[in-house]
This record gives sequence, C-alpha cells and structure tokens, in this order.
Amino acid sequence: MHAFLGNAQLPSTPRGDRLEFSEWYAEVLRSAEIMDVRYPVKGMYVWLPYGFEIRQRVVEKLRRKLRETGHEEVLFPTLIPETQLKKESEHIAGFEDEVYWVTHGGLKELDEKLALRPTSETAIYPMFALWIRSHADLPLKIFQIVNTFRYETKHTRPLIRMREITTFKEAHTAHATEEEAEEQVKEAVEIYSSFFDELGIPYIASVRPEWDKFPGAEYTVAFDTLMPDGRTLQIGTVHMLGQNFARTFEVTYETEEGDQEYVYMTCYGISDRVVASMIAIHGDERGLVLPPDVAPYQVVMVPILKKGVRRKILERAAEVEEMLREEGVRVKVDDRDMSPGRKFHYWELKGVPLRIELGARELEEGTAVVFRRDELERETYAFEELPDVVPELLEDIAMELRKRAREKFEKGIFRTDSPEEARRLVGEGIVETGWCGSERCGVRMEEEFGGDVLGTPYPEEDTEFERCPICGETAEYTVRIAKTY
Ligand SMILES: Nc1ncnc2c1ncn2[C@@H]1O[C@H](COS(=O)(=O)NC(=O)[C@@H](N)CS)[C@@H](O)[C@H]1O
Repeated sequence: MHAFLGNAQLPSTPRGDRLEFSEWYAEVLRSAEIMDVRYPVKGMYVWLPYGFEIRQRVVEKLRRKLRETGHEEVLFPTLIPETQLKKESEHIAGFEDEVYWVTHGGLKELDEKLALRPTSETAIYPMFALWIRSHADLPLKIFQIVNTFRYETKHTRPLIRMREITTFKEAHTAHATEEEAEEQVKEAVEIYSSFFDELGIPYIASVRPEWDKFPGAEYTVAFDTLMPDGRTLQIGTVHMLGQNFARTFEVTYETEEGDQEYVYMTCYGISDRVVASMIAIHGDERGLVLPPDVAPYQVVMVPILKKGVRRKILERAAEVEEMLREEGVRVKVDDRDMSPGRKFHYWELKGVPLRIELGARELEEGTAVVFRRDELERETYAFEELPDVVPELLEDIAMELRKRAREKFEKGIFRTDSPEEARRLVGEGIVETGWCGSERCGVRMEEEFGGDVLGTPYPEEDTEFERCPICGETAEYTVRIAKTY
C-alpha cells in the first residue's frame, strides 16, 4: 500500500475536551490515511484509499437498507436551472446564500445561470410531475448518493462541514395521502435508527423547532449524536414536505374517482457526517477503532519472524489467512520488512479490530495470540479454534463499541429545570429542560444557555418538567439544547 501521507504521529495527549478533540480528529484523518485535506479549495477534501473503502462499506450498508424497503436508486444531473431552483420560495430563501453558480460554458456566458445542487428537490420534483400520472404510480420512492455543494460560511471541517458534500444520500418519496407520507417518515426514522445502531453510533431524534426546520418542509425530524467535545452533530434528517413542493412543481395524480390531487412528499438525507461521527465516537488515543462491519481489514496478522523459523512462521500465517478467508473474514498478512512493534502501531492507528501475532513459541505450541483493538488486551487461542473464535470476537467487538458509545452518550445528557445549571451544562453535552413551546422562550433559551435548541423528543412524549425556565409558565414539552457543529 502506498504511504500517501508519510508516517504521521497522533498527538499522544489523551482525548478530552474540545481543543484536544479537534486536534485529535484532524490528526487521525491524516495519520490513518482517511482524507488528504491539502486540496486547494476550502471545504473540499480528497478521499484516500483506506478512508474511501470505509466510506464504500458504510454506503453499501445504507444502500442495502434502502433497497430492502422499496427505494429505487437513480442519478440526477448536478446542475439545476436558476428558475427551477428559485421556484419554491421558502426553499430558496433557505439556500440562496449557500448556492454555487455556473455562469459560463467555455467562453460563452450561459443565457441562464445553473446552480450546483445544494440538495436535489428542485431537480427531482419536475421529473416527479412527469413520472406520476395516477394513484397506480404511487408510492414513488427513490434515492441517490451523490455529491452536493453548499457555500458554507461557518468553519469548514473534513466530513463534518464541507463545501462539497461527497457522500450525500438523499431519498425522495411521493404518496397519495398524508397518512401514507406520515408512515414513510416513520419508515425513514426506522431505517436511520437501524443504520446508526449497526455502526454503534448513539443518537437522539428530535423534531426541530419551527425556526430551524428544512426550508420548505412541514416539519423536520433530526438525528443528533454527541461528539467527544460535548457538541452535537446532526447526522441525519427526515423531512415531511406535505404538499408544499407538489403545489410548486404541479406534482399531481389522478385519484380513483378521476380527480387531480397533489401528492404528499417526504425527503431524508444522510451525509459523510456518519463517517465523521463513527471515527470520533469509537476512536481512542491510539487512533481509529472501526466497527468490524465496515473495516477494510477485520484481522491483520503480524508474523514475529526469527532466524531459522521465518519460513515456517510465514507458512503458518498463510494457513491462518486461508482458514479465516474461508469464514468470510477480511484478513491481511503484514510481511513488510519492519519491526513488529511498528506494525502494531500502524494497524492500531488504522483501527483494525483484531490482530493475530504468530511467533516461534506459537508455532511450537500450535497457538496464536489475538489482540482486541477495542479492549487493548491479548488472548492466546489454539490454532484450530481460530475459524470459530475470530468471527465471534468480531461480533463481540461490534457490541462492545455500541455499548461503550451508548454509556458515554447517556452520561452526556443532563436533565435540569435550573437555568443556572442549564447554562453551565450546555457545551458539556445535551441539556433537557421544560419548555412552554413559544418561539420567544425557545430563542431566549438559546441566548441565555449559549446553545441551539435541537427540538422536542421524537416520537412525542409527555414532559416530566413542571415549568418553562424562561417564562415560568407550565412546561408543555421537554426541549433539548446543546452546542452544535
Ligand atoms: N456542509 C455539510 N457537510 C456535511 N454534511 C452536511 C452538510 N450540510 C448538511 N449535512 C448533512 O446532510 C444532511 C441532510 O441535509 S439537510 O439539509 O438537512 N436535508 C436535505 O438536504 C434534504 N434534501 C434531505 S435529503 C444533514 O442532516 C446533515 O447531516
């Protein structure tokens, strides 16, 4: 494998609060060879082979879930004519200061500016109007996994806030009735929940407040996770669009009674942030810790070569490799001319879930030393056990990562009805408190507590809080506030 970035060193400082985390994050993307951030356009970065393979496995998992739930994959053009992009007024109001424009074809000025898609509602829905004729064409459920462009003015950061979002999965659906569209929102939430669970990423789902929902949507359900620096990251969103875009783009269908009716639509998106949160949440001082499901290599074998038994050890390593390959395990034998210790460091940095060490003693005893990346512990197993033990250990690592992340996440949720406490805790994690439900108090909470209102629990639940901490009125809801990315 080509060493794209040379052998960098992770900051040895144990990860802790905000500064260390962002330094750790930047360094691990570099030294584990996930992305090269030296590309000369702000907010745009290069996927390196190792990172790209992790991304591919994450995308495959999501693609499978969407296909299994009746979504069909499509691919739309990147460029959207200005008139089309501007048709839905709320939508364009939400995006106009983020759109990149193409104004020329070669030396010729275009007669109409073309937008690089920030998201594809206005590209897709005019085609929906052509594709949907009668109720027999419904429900229509499509998705695409593309790059989108947003001229972000806040601090850009690889995978977290990019100007070219390189892994933007957007699903768009059309339904005959509002009830079916509501059912689709529930299905999308279910798909996202199981997707994040399988990657061991904990989250809460909240209905975003009116002033922070997706432009043009009726309401937005957002998935937020907690990063090691106490800030939340929005890792997925599901939008109920109602008939808003259908009216704007004349997406109608003929009912069984022969009337023309506007369709009800939903859309839901996930981006590279899922990779960012997986890296940030499972990583440790030694670097990446990858869930086995999406690890390019699930097992790396390091032969401890000694004079006189070198060939025998390499033969034994090849046998183990064959045995594991037959079990469907992704295994790599590292026979580079390098000290075992440096190999250990190299693969721990890359987050390979299991390492098998084979030396003269293991050869003699017919055993193998297995090192778990999550627990940083070694166990010795008999050689014949490996085909059974290794898959079980990989399963166990996936569960252990999920469990640890969940426990840490729960510790980052604080319930309080004291404004002083809330002010102190926002920035440490997610604060839950009472809310009367008024926008005035919601915005006041953001100012007073120094965070963003994430919204109210989804699905809806009764609040156990008495009072709104701002106006003192009865709390109608539980509200979540946090410092966000
Ligand atoms: N600049 C960005 N860099 C990386 N990910 C982003 C960026 N902006 C948004 N995202 C991610 O993309 C997801 C979907 O974006 S969105 O605006 O909320 N929703 C849409 O665009 C809808 N069309 C759903 S497909 C967000 O939940 C967030 O996780």
